Amino acid sequence: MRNATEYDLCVIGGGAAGLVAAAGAASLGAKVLLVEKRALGGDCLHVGCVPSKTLIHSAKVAQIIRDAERFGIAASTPVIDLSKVMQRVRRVIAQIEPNDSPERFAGLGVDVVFGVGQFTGPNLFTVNGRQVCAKNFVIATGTGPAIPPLPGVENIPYLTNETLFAVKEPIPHLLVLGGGPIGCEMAQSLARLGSRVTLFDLAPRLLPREDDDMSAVLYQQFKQEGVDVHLGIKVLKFEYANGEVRVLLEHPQQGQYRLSGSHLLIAAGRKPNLENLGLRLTGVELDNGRLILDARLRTSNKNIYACGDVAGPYLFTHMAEHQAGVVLKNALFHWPSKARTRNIPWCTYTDPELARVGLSETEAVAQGITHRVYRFPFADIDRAVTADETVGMSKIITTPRGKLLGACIVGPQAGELIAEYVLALAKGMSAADLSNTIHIYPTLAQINRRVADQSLKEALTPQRKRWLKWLFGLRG
Ligand SMILES: Cc1cc2nc3c(=O)[nH]c(=O)nc-3n(C[C@H](O)[C@H](O)[C@H](O)COP(=O)(O)OP(=O)(O)OC[C@H]3O[C@@H](n4cnc5c(N)ncnc54)[C@H](O)[C@@H]3O)c2cc1C
Ligand SMILES: NC(=O)c1ccc[n+]([C@@H]2O[C@H](COP(=O)([O-])OP(=O)(O)OC[C@H]3O[C@@H](n4cnc5c(N)ncnc54)[C@H](O)[C@@H]3O)[C@@H](O)[C@H]2O)c1
Repeated sequence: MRNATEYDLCVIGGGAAGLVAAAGAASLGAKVLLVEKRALGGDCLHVGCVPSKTLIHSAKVAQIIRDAERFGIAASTPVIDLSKVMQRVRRVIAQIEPNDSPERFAGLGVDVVFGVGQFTGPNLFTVNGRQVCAKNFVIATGTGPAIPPLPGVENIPYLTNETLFAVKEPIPHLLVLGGGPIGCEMAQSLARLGSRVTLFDLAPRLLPREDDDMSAVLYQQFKQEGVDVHLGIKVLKFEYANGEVRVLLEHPQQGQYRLSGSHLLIAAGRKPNLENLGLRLTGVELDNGRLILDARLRTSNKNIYACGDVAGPYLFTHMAEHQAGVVLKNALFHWPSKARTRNIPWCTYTDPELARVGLSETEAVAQGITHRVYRFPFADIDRAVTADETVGMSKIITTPRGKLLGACIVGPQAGELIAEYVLALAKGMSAADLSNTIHIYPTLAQINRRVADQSLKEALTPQRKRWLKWLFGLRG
């Protein structure tokens, strides 16, 4: 194409997925163009992981001040100015931002362009009036908050993750629609930062992707901290009057009732950012608004790939980075590489944290997989006792012969602790392997061994014990 700049790779979207794809390709010698609509860093840096985890930490500090008595220190009511907390959020973003700066990427050899572009042909993209031709394209445009089409929602003011961290005024009473990771993390944080919080979800439990017993630990903690949770409800109507958001709910047993609050946060899932990309000129096919991708993350146009949240199905920064690597192998080197769909780890950063990898108990039952389940409580881990963080447990799912199928931890630092199980699952290990590994005393990580020990203890049946006694002449 005449007048079109030629690239090996054109990456659309400069979030975690796009940045990894662009930097990786440039470092391998490719000529790369990165097109970004707003700011490099995407959701994770600006309105996702970084601000939410920063807010969570401030909230934890407030809670420790409130609860100090149990550590032998006089407790007090923390004086919280939400605008100052949000200032800290912005400071932390600014501190991390240089890693994702256009200058850094230019230094890596990536051409960075800010603007919203469109495909103008199967291998042509136009941005800021400039035509770009590339051997391969990567769609890495992420997702935005999905707003369910509930009656009245179009007439009320609401917050999403895109606006919450810019709030400057106090939030006296926050209503939260959605008990998924965003809803749970933000509900608990805002409650700890002094807001009254009411959360409602149509699902029967918080974090509906998790097992009932793990989710129940979180539910108890929310109740104890004063978060008002309404599960299994249907939203009938939203209204806004006198500066108040009102919502009419229906519960199968409790019938219809109203809740009201000063602010509403909608955290009801995500929708892929695919509008106005000109996809119809590319042969890229969609199913129900989502990209149809093969295992190599290729769309129905073999030169257009996708990675990150827009590709799904696991909407995490670490998955965006993994998928970007898969796309690079396929697009640049034609080295067949498939995106992983099994043993994906994640963590929801509530307090206690809830982390998971591999098969859950619910999935094992639903898939008819013969399995064993072992649990161990934090209350029996000395380090947890010393920190007075004994809420929660670890749970593993194994085959009847002890091979690990999945692990879930709800408790202090679950997101750090699960890493051992991530590796163990990746390497096809058994509970016995964990049990035979020396863990430092006193650490929270000892729970990883202690839960695995349960599987070995079970193997010691009364009959086997009798046999051992006979064999070695034991007298007990
Ligand atoms: C509140 C919240 C908390 C989260 N916490 C965690 C967490 O703790 N851990 C975790 O792993 N994940 C977390 N996530 C998820 C994580 O943020 C995403 O998985 C990650 O950002 C996905 O990266 P991405 O590059 O695919 O998409 P994005 O980060 O969304 O980046 C997409 C980029 O594309 C740009 N773009 C969109 N359309 C166009 C266009 N037409 N042209 C050019 N550019 C475009 C956008 O401006 C954006 O910069 C959280 C998400 C939210 C919302
Ligand atoms: N710690 C983390 O890794 C982290 C944190 C936040 C977000 N994320 C990522 O972002 C994604 C999006 O998070 P999310 O919490 O917005 O979405 P989600 O899809 O995980 O949860 C949305 C919740 O809203 C409820 N819901 C949806 N429509 C509803 C309606 N009409 N009425 C009542 N309830 C309704 C659902 O039942 C569900 O529980 C997550 O899936 C996750 O991948 C990750």
